[in-house]
Amino acid sequence: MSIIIGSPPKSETLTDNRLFHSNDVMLDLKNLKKVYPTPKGDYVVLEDLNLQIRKEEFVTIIGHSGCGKTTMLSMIAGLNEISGGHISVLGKHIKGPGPDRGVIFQAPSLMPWMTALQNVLLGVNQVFPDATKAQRNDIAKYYLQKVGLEDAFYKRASDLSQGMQQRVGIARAFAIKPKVLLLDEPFGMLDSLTRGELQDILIEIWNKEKITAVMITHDVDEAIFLADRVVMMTSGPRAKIGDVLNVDFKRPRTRKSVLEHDDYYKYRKHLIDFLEH
Ligand SMILES: Nc1ncnc2c1ncn2[C@@H]1O[C@H](COP(=O)(O)OP(=O)(O)OP(=O)(O)O)[C@@H](O)[C@H]1O
Repeated sequence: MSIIIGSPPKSETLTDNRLFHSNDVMLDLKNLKKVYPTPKGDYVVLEDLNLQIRKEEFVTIIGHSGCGKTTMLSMIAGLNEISGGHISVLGKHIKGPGPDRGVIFQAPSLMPWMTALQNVLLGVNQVFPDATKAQRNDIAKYYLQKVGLEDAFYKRASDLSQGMQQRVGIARAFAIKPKVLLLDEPFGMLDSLTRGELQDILIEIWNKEKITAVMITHDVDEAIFLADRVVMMTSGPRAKIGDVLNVDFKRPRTRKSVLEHDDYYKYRKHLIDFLEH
């Protein structure tokens, strides 16, 4: 049973992390299981993992290295086979990847010889085949502008800094207008200044687009700053959801307002205590 601090969710509490009314739920992970075959036999990474995520919610995921965070996220993305249980988006079981789910990885893996604009257009062209070329260009440029790359539309990806490449990755993910955005440690390789800037950009676009976001991070402060809820995974094998923290800070948030909030250190301690035990 998960322990929840902060105010409880408004809807009724069901058992086992199944907290919300079905109309509110965007993502539903039910009795999720993942087994990797290994030379030494089957390795059960995740078992009986239950989690519901609401529409327009921002959830961060923390847990020890190797517990299965990326495994879970890649299963939601449809890039990793499900061994047991199911995942549904708006009540429909997923069967593979789809444009309803956008992914941002730690390294944006752009086509290095293509421009920033061409990289974003790759996804846009696939998802909006019926739009005119001008409309598709407008969508790609709009999101590049949103991430502060209005002067870099025609720069080759290989000529962009790591931070700028990740901005393209963010623009690319939002430009396909997904229902769910999945982020796997997207700022893990960036310096703290760039990290802070991109967190602000991410939250601004997320807030405007009203989509659901699920983000893995190793950074407790980032987890609190961005999230409506921080989901803590137990250590593997057979990892599951160990605990959930509701972050009751008003939005829009600033780093200063979050740091000065009376509950901030209580939240932080709660997460660190979970990770240390
Ligand atoms: N394809 C695979 N075959 C076998 N084992 C795998 C495979 N992919 C991952 N694993 C193992 O499954 C476990 C979970 O890996 P995963 O990458 O999901 O963890 P993680 O929590 O995201 O780790 P980190 O925080 O270090 O990124 C690890 O023990 C890993 O070695």
